[in-house]
Amino acid sequence: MINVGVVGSTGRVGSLLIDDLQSDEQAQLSACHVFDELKKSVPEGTVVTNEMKVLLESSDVVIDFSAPVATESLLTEIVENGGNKPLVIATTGFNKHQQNLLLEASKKVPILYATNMSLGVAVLNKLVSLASKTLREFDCEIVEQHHRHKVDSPSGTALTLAEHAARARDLDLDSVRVSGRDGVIGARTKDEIGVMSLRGGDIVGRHTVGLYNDGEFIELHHTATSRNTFSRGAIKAAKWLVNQEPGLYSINDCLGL
Ligand SMILES: NC(=O)C1=CN([C@@H]2O[C@H](COP(=O)(O)OP(=O)(O)OC[C@H]3O[C@@H](n4cnc5c(N)ncnc54)[C@H](OP(=O)(O)O)[C@@H]3O)[C@@H](O)[C@H]2O)C=CC1
Ligand SMILES: O=C(O)C1=N[C@H](C(=O)O)C[C@H](O)C1
Repeated sequence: MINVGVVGSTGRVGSLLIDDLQSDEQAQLSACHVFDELKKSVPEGTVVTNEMKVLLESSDVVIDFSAPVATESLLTEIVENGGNKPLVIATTGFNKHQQNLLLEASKKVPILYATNMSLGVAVLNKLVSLASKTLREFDCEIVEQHHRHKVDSPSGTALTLAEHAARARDLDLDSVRVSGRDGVIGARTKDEIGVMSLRGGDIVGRHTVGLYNDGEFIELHHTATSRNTFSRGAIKAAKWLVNQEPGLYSINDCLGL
């Protein structure tokens, strides 16, 4: 059995992850990191802690669906204090410092970082690379829709999709991304990639990548209808990651895409 530690265990996804682990045949919950308190029953013997060090020591692999500051303290435990367990990181909204910390930590332990744990989005990333390159003259615009509670914008998934679209055109995303239009801003520039956010209700997650030209357009949509798609994707990633060498991996590495 693979012992899994969870960061973000009180959260929308973390809580489902704990349930999914209870019915898994190869992985089980060993430890939960809590910021405050865990208002959920967990199997007897599960370590419940507010210390990342203890969480790491109690697990074969850690899955993180939390918040950037929480992930930062998990990564710091690896980089500065000798923590040594594989990490599946699903949290989004990192700043530059946190991104660098992720890279540093991946020199010491295997880390799979994916802004979206679904198979569908992994395939969508591939389709976007192909479409963006092949349809080089088309305007590329991305729209993401999420529930009213989501705190980061644009979504991590939308940014990853935009990275794929930009890279396929040899563009630097930071130079061409537009994430808001208001007022008399002038006509659209040729290379810009719009990445726009909509928030409302209980939308689990919907991403649309559009490629628009005169006379035709195509739109590629992915809709997550259940958060279990993410929690189960992360468990699959964790089972794969425990057998890998230190390094930074993507969900595509795990899925063989
Ligand atoms: N890669 C993927 O496939 C997916 C990624 N996500 C990402 O996962 C993250 C979590 O999403 P979601 O479950 O909806 O969010 P929630 O807000 O429901 O949960 C966040 C969790 O993080 C914990 N947390 C917040 N701050 C801290 C802190 N300082 N220290 C320790 N724990 C903390 C919260 O604890 P408490 O309850 O005590 O505040 C809670 O358990 C987001 O970044 C989201 O974008 C979400 C879905 C899919
Ligand atoms: O916060 C969410 O809910 C989600 N976050 C991830 C993101 O930022 O892309 C993945 C998914 O779309 C749900």
